[in-house]
Amino acid sequence: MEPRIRVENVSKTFTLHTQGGTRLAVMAGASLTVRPGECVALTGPSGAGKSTLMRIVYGNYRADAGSVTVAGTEVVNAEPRTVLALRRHVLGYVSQFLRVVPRVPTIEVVAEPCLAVGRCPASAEARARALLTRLNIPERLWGLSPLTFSGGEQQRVNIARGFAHAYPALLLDEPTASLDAANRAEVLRLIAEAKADGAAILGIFHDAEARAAICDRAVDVGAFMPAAGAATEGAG
Ligand SMILES: Nc1ncnc2c1ncn2[C@@H]1O[C@H](COP(=O)(O)OP(=O)(O)OP(=O)(O)O)[C@@H](O)[C@H]1O
Repeated sequence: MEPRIRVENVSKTFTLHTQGGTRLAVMAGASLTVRPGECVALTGPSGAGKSTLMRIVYGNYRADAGSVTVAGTEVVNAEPRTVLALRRHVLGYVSQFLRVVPRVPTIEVVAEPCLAVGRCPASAEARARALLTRLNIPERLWGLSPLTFSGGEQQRVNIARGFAHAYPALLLDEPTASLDAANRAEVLRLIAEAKADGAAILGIFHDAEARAAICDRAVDVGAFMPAAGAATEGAG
């Protein structure tokens, strides 16, 4: 089966404009693939570039060289509208923190990705209700904005939103961090269901048990760190 996420020879150097234009080479020759139904973990020491690579795949950071394709769409140097369409229909991202518009009720926050892909309101809301129930968000909170929720509640709303639409490709940044055992098990079930539906999943899982339970293999991002000495180039 063709990979659904393909990263080929990606390199990234940050230019620190506020620090004399210092250039920091953080990644060179990064390559990986994720096939439909597969869950691949990004591993490697702190600072190796796991988050950076996820952001490059999502189109938040631009790679300096190389190629990233998601379901055949090139992400590096893509037009913003191409990236937005990809994110709406194909590529989901469960980040560590919930970012929402103030005053929008939780049920709408979770239903929104389904509405955005044209699902009817009743079915989008049914999906949102089912996910909020599974993730143990009490129904009395569904009509309120999640902005005042506890950290753990916000994280579960974020996960519910991320899994509402059955994205063909999914990026997960620490989806089980700081969840209690029951909710953690539920999130692992959601990931397993997405895999069974054919989603290609790329994730960062510091939770080693979760990684062992759900990931088919790991890619060590440490292998893509530029050689020592190349890490900091001169200003310019
Ligand atoms: N926006 C940025 N500007 C400048 N440097 C950055 C930026 N984002 C990341 N870096 C640098 O890139 C390197 C990789 O960072 P990254 O956050 O991707 O690592 P990580 O493997 O996810 O680490 P951790 O496990 O600690 O979260 C670090 O040296 C970091 O300082």
